[in-house]
Amino acid sequence: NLSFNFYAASCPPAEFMVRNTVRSASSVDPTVPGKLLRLLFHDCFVEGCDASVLLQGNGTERDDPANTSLGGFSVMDSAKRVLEIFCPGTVSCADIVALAARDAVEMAGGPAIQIPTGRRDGIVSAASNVRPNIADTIFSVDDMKKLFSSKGLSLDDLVTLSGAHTIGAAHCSAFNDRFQEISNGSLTLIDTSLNRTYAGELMKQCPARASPSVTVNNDPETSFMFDNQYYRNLLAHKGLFQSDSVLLDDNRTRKQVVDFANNQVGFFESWGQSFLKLTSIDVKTGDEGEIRRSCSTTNE
Ligand code: HEM
Ligand SMILES: [Ca+2]
Ligand SMILES: [Ca+2]
Repeated sequence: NLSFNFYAASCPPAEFMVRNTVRSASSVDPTVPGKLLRLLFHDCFVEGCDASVLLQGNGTERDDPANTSLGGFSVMDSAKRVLEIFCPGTVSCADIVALAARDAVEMAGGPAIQIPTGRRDGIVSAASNVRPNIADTIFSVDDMKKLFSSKGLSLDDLVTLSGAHTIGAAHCSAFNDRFQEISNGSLTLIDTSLNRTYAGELMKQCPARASPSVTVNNDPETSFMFDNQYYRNLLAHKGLFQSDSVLLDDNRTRKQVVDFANNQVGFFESWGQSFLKLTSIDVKTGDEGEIRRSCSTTNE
């Protein structure tokens, strides 16, 4: 089982070292917190929270197109490098992923959360496992409910954890199915659940022939602040992904969206609980898996 302060005896400064690495990386590059938070989601939903998402090579999770826009790998490597100097072979990459995401949220202004540690690193990482376990933006509330419940997460957890989209950014391809090209380079809105002014801004930032590297902030108002603005955006019909907008349109999720839009404290409290569940999905403990020496390869 996981436990609080798992490294108290074996590596007392472990959490402090991860935090410092996240802090210095975020101060150089403000896009780091969003990347670290999404990395955790994509790790925990595929093979559990076991750092399978960090393994490099042909046919690994990182190799799947759904994961090519992930980032934050170099932050994981720096944290691991420091930890291997002070506590060789002791701190798992899986714990580093979870702790770094936790710290990223706090550094962006979100709630401070204590999370248990003791996760072990997985050996398996297969690209074919990614698509069946990661939500797509075209998912309905039912699709997402099914996926989340297969991970032990509820509809409440879905609404709460979607609040992660209060920070970070997205590539145009992640939402341009909400528009349609009508003539050379000119777009029109086909998804009427979107605010027209907001849709106009998005079409300007992501014209039909936009470079594939262009990104747009998930939260048009406070993109670097972890706050409840995501839910306010939903009420204003400014959810970036279709999978965000549907949370307002569905009777089962609307009330919680309205509550969080009006009550940041309530959102932060729920976040703490749902984040704890997210970071505990299918964890490997005891003598399962291994403690990797390098986060991008298994020890063999
Ligand atoms: C439930 C359904 C979800 C869908 C369909 C979804 C989809 C997406 C997509 C398409 C992107 C843009 C990726 C890109 O183009 O670079 C994105 C970004 C992001 N997602 Fe989600 N997501 C979901 C849930 C979550 C959850 C549960 C979390 C974390 C708890 C999360 C955290 C993030 C973050 C932080 C970003 C910004 C990444 C960055 O700045 O690089 N998402 N999501
Ligand atoms: Ca994993
Ligand atoms: Ca925000």
